[in-house]
Formats: sequence, C-alpha cells, structure tokens
Amino acid sequence: MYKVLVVEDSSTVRKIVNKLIEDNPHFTCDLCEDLAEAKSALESDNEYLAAIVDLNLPDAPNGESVELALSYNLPTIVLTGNFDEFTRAQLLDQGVLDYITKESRYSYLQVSKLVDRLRKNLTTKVLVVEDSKTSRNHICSLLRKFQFQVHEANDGLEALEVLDNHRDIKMVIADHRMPNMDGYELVRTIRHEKRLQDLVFIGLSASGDSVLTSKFIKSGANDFLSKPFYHEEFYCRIMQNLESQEMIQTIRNSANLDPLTKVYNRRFLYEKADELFSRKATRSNVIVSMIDADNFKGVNDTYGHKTGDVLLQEFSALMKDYFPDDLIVRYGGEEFTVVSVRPPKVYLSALSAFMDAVRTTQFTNHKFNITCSIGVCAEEHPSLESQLEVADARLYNAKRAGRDQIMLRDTASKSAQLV
Ligand SMILES: Nc1nc2c(ncn2[C@@H]2O[C@H](COP(=O)(O)OP(=O)(O)OP(=O)(O)O)[C@@H](O)[C@H]2O)c(=O)[nH]1
Repeated sequence: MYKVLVVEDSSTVRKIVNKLIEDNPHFTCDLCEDLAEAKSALESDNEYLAAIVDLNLPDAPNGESVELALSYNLPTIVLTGNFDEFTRAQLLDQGVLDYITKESRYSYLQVSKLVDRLRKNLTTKVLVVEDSKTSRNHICSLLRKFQFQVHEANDGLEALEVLDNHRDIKMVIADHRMPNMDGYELVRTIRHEKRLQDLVFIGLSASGDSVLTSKFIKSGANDFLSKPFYHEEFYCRIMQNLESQEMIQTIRNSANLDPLTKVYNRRFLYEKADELFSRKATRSNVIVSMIDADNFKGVNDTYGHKTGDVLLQEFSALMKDYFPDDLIVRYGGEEFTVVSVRPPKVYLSALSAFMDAVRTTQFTNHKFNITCSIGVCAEEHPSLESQLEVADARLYNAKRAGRDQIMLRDTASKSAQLV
C-alpha cells in the first residue's frame, strides 16, 4: 500500500482528491488542512510516494507547503486556484512534478492518474541513449523525478548491450546522432528483434528538423521529442506512450491468459509453438510436461466449486514460482502444460521440487494437501502436437500407476530423475 500526503484547506477538494486516489486499492491518503498539520505528518512519517499540496494555505500564503514537500524530496504535485504562467514556470524550476488548476473533476482525475503513474514507474525501466553527458544527465534526472528506474548508454551499440542485460526495459529514449551506432540504426535493429517489438522508442532530434523526426518514425520509433523540450511536453509524451503500450498489453493478456489462473491459454501455446518448432536449434531443446492435480473432482465434491477454483489459482501460483522462465499453460480443467527449453537436468530438478512443494502445501483456507501426476516428453519431435500427445499418454500412465508420480519415459517415479 502506498501513502499519499494531501495538503489542502478546502474540505470539498480534500474529499474529492482523497476519494479519487483511494478508489485505487494501491493507495491510502493522509489528509492535512494546513502547513502545521503537514509538518507534523512529515515529521512522524515521511514514507510517502507523493505529496499533493495546495499552493496557498491560510498559514502558508506564499507556497511554503511546496517548499516543505520538496525539502523531504517528495514528488510534489501542486494544486492552485488559478493559472499563472510565471508561477507555473517558477514551480517547475523549483522541481515540482506538475501544476494543476482546480477547475473541474477532470483536473483531479489528472492528479490521481499521475499518482498511479508514479507507482507504476517505480518498477518501470527506461534506457536513455545519448552521447552528450549534459543532455543525458538532464533527461535522466527528469525521469528519476518521475520515479523511473533509469539506465544509461553512450551510443546505440552500448544500448543493445544494456537491453540484453536488462530484458525488462520498457522504453528507450535515444538521440539521433551518436558515435558507433546512431538512433535510426538502433531503432531499426530493435524492431528487427521479435522480443523488442513492444518496446516504446522515443527519438530525440534537434528542434524544428522535421526530416529527422519523420525519419525516426519511419525507422520504427513510436514518437519523438525536439530538443530543447518543455518539461510538460516531455512527461506528457512519455506517459502517453507508456499508457498506450500498457493498453496493448492488457488487450493481449485478455486474449492470451486464462482468466481464472492468469497463466497462458491454449491459443497462446499454439502461437508460441510455431516460434519454437520453426528452428531446429530450439525444437531439439523443447521439453513438454502435462501436470494434473490428482482427484480434483473430490475437492469440488467435498469443499465446493469455489474452493476448487481457489485451489487452481494457488496451484498455478506455485507453478509460476517453480517454472518462472518456462511457458505455463492451462490446457483444460485441472490439467496444465509446461513448455521448457531449459537444460533437462535443471528443468527436471525443478519438476521434482514442484511435486514436493505440492505435497507439502496446505491449499485454500481449508488447508488440505493434494498431489499431482506428471507426464513428460523430453525427446525431440517434429511438432508440439506430437510432443503433447506423448506427454499426455505418460500422464495417463502415471495416473494408472497410482497418481502422485512422474512418468519420464516408460517407467514412473516419485521424483524426476532422467532415465
Ligand atoms: N472448480 C473447478 N472445477 C473444474 C474446473 N474445470 C474443471 N473442473 C472439474 O475438474 C474435475 C476433473 O475431474 P476428473 O477428470 O474426474 O479428474 P480428477 O478428479 O482430478 O481425477 P484424476 O485426474 O484421475 O486424478 C471435474 O469435476 C470438473 O468439473 C474449474 O475451472 N473449476
């Protein structure tokens, strides 16, 4: 749970801001109506994700509340009754994140959206690629102010190395002119790699050069920024691009994930299979396992269907713990498929550990134990379908042999040892 400090003398505005922020289950607000209350709140606890402060308070008529929040290094959003260009520029120079006029519900929605963005940014990695140290430092410090995890590279080649080492980077901001590999070549190289297709790429180009900017877009950039840029333009473009990417991800997840267990569905399995089986190098490493909870019907019959659903969710969560780098699919009912390209010994020891964990876990609030049976096909096959067929036949044999066992070839065992 993240805490947000709200300092505002109008009780109506306080209530609206509080409601909009706390509608999001990640947040709770501490409400203060003047500077004195804000001081004592910050003295007793300054673990706030952000501060939302009114510029003029009865006991702080000259922006002292803003200075206070900034002195605690809090990402600060300023609320004000009227828009004044001079004050706005002054506040942004002081280091506030944004300056929002109290006009309508829409303005307060902006505040709650920005606070949620800060929360997401804490785990969002951005790579800044720029050979000018001054410009790079400026962009990095703006990004850090918005709570991003920032990585840096001096040119395109260095950027590719960083992307390889930090595979969860979500956005790249890169200049056009750099030694070794320039921004265009970098974005073209990135777009060539399937893994990086969804990465947000924002190009930086010199002011007013529309040829450079269109060249960036044509090379595969999502957007561009002309240097020098305004603080607000910078973060509006960054936020907008990240939000579009998240929306695409949400749509994709709803097409690819099983809604109950949040592991992949069969549709995604077959899509992935094309990738895995199109190349001999990956095809020969594929290991397919069919994992089935034993006597699951009995769980439904004893505890009800809802508890059965919770068991499936907890069973899937356990699989995610033991097979973090493998593809986990709900094949149907209580039957799951795990597709791995890990070295067989490493993967099979994970299967063994998983079986042990299933035996000892107390599932659902009824705290009962279950077991599972597993059929594995580690031999090379021309298609996923035929590997699935073999793994499924072995699962059937494991069930027939008494359940709670793993069938790697023709013999069952209580743990996964290559035979
Ligand atoms: N709660 C719940 N039950 C499901 C779901 N999907 C399938 N089932 C139930 O899972 C049960 C599967 O039963 P069986 O195929 O007989 O398998 P089993 O009881 O696990 O027996 P073995 O596999 O032989 O160990 C059926 O009762 C289905 O109704 C689901 O999404 N939620």
